[in-house]
Amino acid sequence: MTRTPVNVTVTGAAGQIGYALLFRIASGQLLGADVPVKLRLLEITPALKAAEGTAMELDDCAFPLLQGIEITDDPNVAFDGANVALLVGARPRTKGMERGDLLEANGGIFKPQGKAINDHAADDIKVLVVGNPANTNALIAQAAAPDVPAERFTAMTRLDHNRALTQLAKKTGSTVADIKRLTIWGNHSATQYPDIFHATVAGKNAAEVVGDEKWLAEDFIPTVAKRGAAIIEARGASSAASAANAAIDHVHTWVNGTAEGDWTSMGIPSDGSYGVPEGIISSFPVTTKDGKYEIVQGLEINDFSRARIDASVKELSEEREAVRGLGLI
Ligand SMILES: NC(=O)C1=CN([C@@H]2O[C@H](COP(=O)(O)OP(=O)(O)OC[C@H]3O[C@@H](n4cnc5c(N)ncnc54)[C@H](O)[C@@H]3O)[C@@H](O)[C@H]2O)C=CC1
Ligand SMILES: O=C([O-])CC(=O)C(=O)O
Repeated sequence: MTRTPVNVTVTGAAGQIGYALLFRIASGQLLGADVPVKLRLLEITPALKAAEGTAMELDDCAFPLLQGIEITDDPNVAFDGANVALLVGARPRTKGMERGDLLEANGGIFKPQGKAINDHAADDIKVLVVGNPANTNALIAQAAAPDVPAERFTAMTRLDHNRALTQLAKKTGSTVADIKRLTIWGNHSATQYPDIFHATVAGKNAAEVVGDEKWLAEDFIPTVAKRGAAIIEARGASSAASAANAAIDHVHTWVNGTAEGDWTSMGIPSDGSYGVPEGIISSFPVTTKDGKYEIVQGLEINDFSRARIDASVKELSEEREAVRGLGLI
C-alpha cells in the first residue's frame, strides 16, 4: 500500500463508544477501504491499561489498513500530526452536579485538548466532538485553537439525524433509503429540532405524506429528542454502538461528500445563516464535497420550525454565555 496513512486520534478510547468505534475505523469504514490509518488513543492515566487491552484486540484483528496504534495520556502526543480527531472522552454529569459544574469540568478537558490540537495537529485537521455537551465542548476546543480554521471544529448531531430517519421511515411505511433532506437544527440536547418540512419520502414532501402536525409535535420530535434518555432507561447505559456509527457517518460524509440531491446534519460554527447567532456551534443542514461543508441556503422556515429552532439556539447561546463567564472561551 503506497498511500500515506491518515492519523486518527480518538479520545476516551477505553470507553464504551471507543470500543464500538475503533474497530470500524481500523477496518476502513471511517475514511474508505483504500485508506491506511494510524490510531492514537488518548485516555486518562487510570484508563491506559484498559486502552491497551483494546489495542491488543485491534492487533488481533490483523486489519490490513491499520498501520500503528499509539496509546497515551498526553494530549500533546495524542494530537501530534493528527488529521482527524474524534473527541469522545468527556466528564459525564453525576448526581448533584449543576449544568455550570458540568461545563466547567468539561472545560478542563476540552480547553487543553483544543490547545494541543492548535499546537500539534496537521494542517488539514478535522475535529468531531462527540462528548457531551457536544456543541459547547466543541466551542471550548475551538476557542483554544485560534490557529486552526474555526470551521474544522464540529459537533455530532448525526445520531439525532439517523434516529429521525428511522422514526420517519416507520411512520410512512418506507425505508430510510427513501428519505432525503431531513435536518436536525440546534443543540444535541432535548431542545434539538428534527425538521421534516423540507424532507422527502420517495420524492414526495415528507410533511405532506405524514399530514399530521400533532404526531410531529407530540410524538416524532420528543421521540427523537429524548431518544438518548430512552436508551439509557432501556439498556442501563447510554447509546454506544449507534453513537459510534454516527461518528463514522459524520466523518465519512464530511470527507467523502453528500449524495446528489441530499444533505446531512452537522453541528458547525454558525455564520449567521437562518438567524442563528454567529459563532455558536449549532446543527444545520449541510452538503459536503471535497472535504468541505456548506450550509444549505434558501430554505423557507415556517412558524412551527422557527419557534423550535429559536428555542434550541437560545439554549446554545446561554451555554456560550456560561462558558464565557467561566473564562473557558
Ligand atoms: N453527541 C452524541 O450524539 C452522543 C454523545 N455521547 C457522549 O459521548 C461521551 C462518551 O460516551 P461513552 O463512551 O459512553 O462514555 P464512557 O464513560 O464509557 O467513556 C468515556 C471515556 O472517556 C475517558 N476520558 C475522560 N476524560 C478524558 C480525557 N480528559 N482525555 C481522554 N479520555 C478521557 C474516560 O476515561 C472513559 O474511558 C459522553 O459524554 C456521552 O454523553 C454519547 C452518545 C451520543
Ligand atoms: O446522554 C447521553 O450521554 C447519550 C446521548 O447523548 C445520546 O444518546 O444522544
